[in-house]
Amino acid sequence: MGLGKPDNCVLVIFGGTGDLARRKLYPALYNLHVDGFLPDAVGIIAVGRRGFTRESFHDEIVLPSLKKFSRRASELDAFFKDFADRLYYFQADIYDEEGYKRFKRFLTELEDATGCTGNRIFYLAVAPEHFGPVVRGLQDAEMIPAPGWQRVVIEKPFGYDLPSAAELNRHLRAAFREEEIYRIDHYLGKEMIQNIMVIRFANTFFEPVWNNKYIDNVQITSAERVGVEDRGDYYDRAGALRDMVQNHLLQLVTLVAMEPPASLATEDIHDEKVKVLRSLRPMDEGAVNRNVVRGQYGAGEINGQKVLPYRKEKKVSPVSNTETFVALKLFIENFRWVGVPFYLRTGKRLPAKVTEIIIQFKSLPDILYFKEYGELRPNLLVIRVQPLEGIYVQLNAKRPGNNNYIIPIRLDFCQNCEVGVNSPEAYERLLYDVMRGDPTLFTRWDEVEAAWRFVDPIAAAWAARPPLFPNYAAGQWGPPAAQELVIRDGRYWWQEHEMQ
Ligand SMILES: NC(=O)C1=CN([C@@H]2O[C@H](COP(=O)(O)OP(=O)(O)OC[C@H]3O[C@@H](n4cnc5c(N)ncnc54)[C@H](OP(=O)(O)O)[C@@H]3O)[C@@H](O)[C@H]2O)C=CC1
Ligand SMILES: O=C1O[C@H](COP(=O)(O)O)[C@@H](O)[C@H](O)[C@H]1O
Repeated sequence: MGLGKPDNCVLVIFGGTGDLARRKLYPALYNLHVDGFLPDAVGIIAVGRRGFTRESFHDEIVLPSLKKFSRRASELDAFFKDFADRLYYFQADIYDEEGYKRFKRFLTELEDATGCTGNRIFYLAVAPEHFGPVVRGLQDAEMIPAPGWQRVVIEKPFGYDLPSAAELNRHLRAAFREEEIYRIDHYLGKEMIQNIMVIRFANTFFEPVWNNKYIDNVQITSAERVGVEDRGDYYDRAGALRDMVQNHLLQLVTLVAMEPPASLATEDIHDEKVKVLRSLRPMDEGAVNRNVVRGQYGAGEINGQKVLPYRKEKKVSPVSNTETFVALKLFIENFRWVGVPFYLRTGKRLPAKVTEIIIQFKSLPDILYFKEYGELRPNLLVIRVQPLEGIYVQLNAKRPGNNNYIIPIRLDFCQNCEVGVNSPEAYERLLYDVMRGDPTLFTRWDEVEAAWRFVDPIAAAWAARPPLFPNYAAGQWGPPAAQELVIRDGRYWWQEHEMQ
């Protein structure tokens, strides 16, 4: 970060008492405060239904959230009071017209008192069905257009499919210009994801070999140990395809596969990303059956503890057919990538919490070095997104000693293993960028649209063919078909193989 202080503004968080606000938004805002990256004059107003005073909101919602989730929790004594001076609570129901009128008075008085100059950010941290009504309420009460600049931040999921996403977009565009709409994909705020373009386009090593002549396949894994936790009502309607693949995983594909943009300007980057999404080979029902695997966890063990099957999780249907795991193979039909499979995999209740991108290079012909020289492995570039942040390159080298035995070695850079490195959370960077007015790390509408175009036929093919769930035990790497997907191509999931 360190790009200076944003303009003075007010940040209104609809859903300011909810899980997302407590887990991510307050810790991120507090960390920005500690680091001096909040505007000089800023009012942060949480809107919720429940009755809190300003003080009880600080004590019962914000402080516990910072103690639990902030990476700077040890500095609360020094910084909390100042931070809390910028935090307000407003009780209102999203569906109460009078509430918006009262809120407008509250907002304008606060802007006058704090010098926030009419710049307004509306963060919709509420369930998606409330997005449209909130925007209409703000319009009807004439809080938008704002006297200064205005921005709206939309949480995922952005729609349930292409038609619902398009409808939501129409609602938003009735009140905001495209460049005022910040569609959050928090993976784009992660340190190593921001690093992908730098690794690719600032290193002579990689760009010349970054194509189908030298790359054999790309593997992207985003695995979680947790189950659905308290979000069963949302997750049971969404599933892993909509929750993770449509957004986070396809965004990672765009960053790995895009052409160098004409400049680092937001539109140039988005233009290249959307071209990748538009080049994805669409899947018909046959292709879905061959190339996409879905799974749902049954009972099993995580970290030696027995855990419930998905169908017994809170707020989940006991006969649910929602997938908690997806593995798929996709192809990008352009000159750079034709013929290179991209294997994607994500799921809950898997053996590890890990997100990694692995680029496997093609092997050299075994003319000089054969099997008897050792196990010759393909070169890999591994981008570690979390929990470790860094990259390593796997090479073949001679084992020290008087023989020609070859072993794999790693050139390893671990960013968060360095003493003193404490990477900012994704939401810190994203909130900072909203306040600065930089939408580069957010998704533009045409990206969302193209991603749904790819995902909708998969969901439709699944809907036509009920699954046999559960099909993996919690604590396994998904169902056996996920292994077969790569094994039948003569490959294996590297990340798993490396962990054995
Ligand atoms: N939680 C997470 O980790 C993530 C969440 N998201 C998305 O963020 C959004 C919020 O999720 P989450 O925080 O988990 O949801 P929660 O159910 O925890 O919180 C919902 C919030 O909305 C408020 N609310 C609900 N109905 C009304 C109403 N009629 N009027 C006013 N306020 C209302 C609640 O206020 P009150 O408490 O007063 O009832 C509460 O603050 C969703 O779109 C979700 O998909 C996205 C990624 C991750
Ligand atoms: O958006 C989401 O992401 C989280 C995983 O995020 P991470 O930063 O911990 O990798 C996932 O648990 C959640 O279901 C999904 O909505």
